[in-house]
Amino acid sequence: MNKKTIRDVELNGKTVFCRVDFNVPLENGEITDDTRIRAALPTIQYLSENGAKVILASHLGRPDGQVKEELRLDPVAKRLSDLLGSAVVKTDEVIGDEVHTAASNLKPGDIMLIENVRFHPGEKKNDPELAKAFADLADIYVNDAFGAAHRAHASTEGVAHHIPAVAGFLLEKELEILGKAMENPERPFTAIIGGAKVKDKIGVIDNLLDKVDNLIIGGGLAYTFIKAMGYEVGKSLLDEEKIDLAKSFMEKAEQKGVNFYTPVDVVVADDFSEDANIKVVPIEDIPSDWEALDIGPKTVEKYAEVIRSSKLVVWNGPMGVFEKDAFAKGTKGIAEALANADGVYSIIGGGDSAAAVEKFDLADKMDHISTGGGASLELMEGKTLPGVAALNDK
Ligand SMILES: Nc1ncnc2c1ncn2[C@@H]1O[C@H](COP(=O)(O)OP(=O)(O)O)[C@@H](O)[C@H]1O
Ligand SMILES: O=C(OP(=O)(O)O)[C@H](O)COP(=O)(O)O
Repeated sequence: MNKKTIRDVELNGKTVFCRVDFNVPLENGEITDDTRIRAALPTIQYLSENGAKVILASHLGRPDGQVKEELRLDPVAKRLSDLLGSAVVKTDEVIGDEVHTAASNLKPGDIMLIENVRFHPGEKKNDPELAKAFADLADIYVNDAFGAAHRAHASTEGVAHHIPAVAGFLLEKELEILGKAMENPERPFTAIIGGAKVKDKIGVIDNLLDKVDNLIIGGGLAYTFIKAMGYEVGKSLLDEEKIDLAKSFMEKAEQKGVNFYTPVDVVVADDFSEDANIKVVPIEDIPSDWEALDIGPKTVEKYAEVIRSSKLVVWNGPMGVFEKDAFAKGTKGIAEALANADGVYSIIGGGDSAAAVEKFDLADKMDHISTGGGASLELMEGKTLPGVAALNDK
């Protein structure tokens, strides 16, 4: 990597503003998967052990510039303290007097965490004043938030223009592993795209079609394609505005000789709950007032076959609402196929996808679990990540 890292700067006695991605899944205020927190520990411990005063910053969810009580970082601070075995000071503000006082009370080695940066309207706008205010807290900026490195926000990009700015170990490791896999990808190369961030993910498909041999679509993303094929999708997740785009991607795939796979059967429910009525239907028969929440068994079998015939598989986004057991079979089936496929290099990307393979106890059977979903997809597309570009060159 041609960017400076925390190994390249003097840390002793310095205050460091370190952006991490602690955007972890929560259920009733409890963290259900702490992969992203654990992944940032090597950097945090290195900073602390080398005498830095550490100010951590992260987003959680998408609160849209407003304070949302359920998205405060208190459970994250608590889990981080437990993992580190030492207390972490947490502020209730993103910036302002409380943060300045807490920062000025830090001693070398101490660690504090400011409140969810997306509570501040300036964060997502990359507001120069907020970026400067973050920079004014510290001597050095460290970016270890690989999962948010595709966002040009105040704490991921703007702040880096004011003080020396370097990468943390997680960011460095992710760029190294993903860069190596993408440099000269082993073929057949298969990408599996699912999840719920339809707007974000549909955008990457265009460029991916120039790179992959097989493209598999699942999760909430699938229904815009199924609709584009002329079928009704009932109450399933759908991005009406992207139907034509979805159609054009399927045409592009055909022209380029890329095998494009969409579900052939799905699990539908008449309500978004565990005790809803549930059935498996072919995609031609999704009832108008039902919602498709998982891929069906025939689809799993087909996708597993494609996985087994591949050499490199990059998977981003669950195949269904895996958090509920009734809709977890598709995601589990794909995770098992990947875990058991011989000679296939597997890269899993994304907070929820990582949580899914953890939940099924298959994480150690994957070759690389990336903490970034959108970020890894944009890297694979060949894009420069703004959070990386803003760091100091070696
Ligand atoms: N068919 C579906 N309908 C609605 N939501 C879905 C569907 N399939 C998957 N999801 C949801 O997608 C979410 C993950 O999406 P996303 O954030 O895009 O993935 P990742 O974090 O891995 O990048 C999960 O919470 C899952 O419940
Ligand atoms: O969860 C994240 O992305 P991912 O779902 O693509 O892995 C990152 O924390 C970025 O979050 P964002 O997509 O709300 O900017």
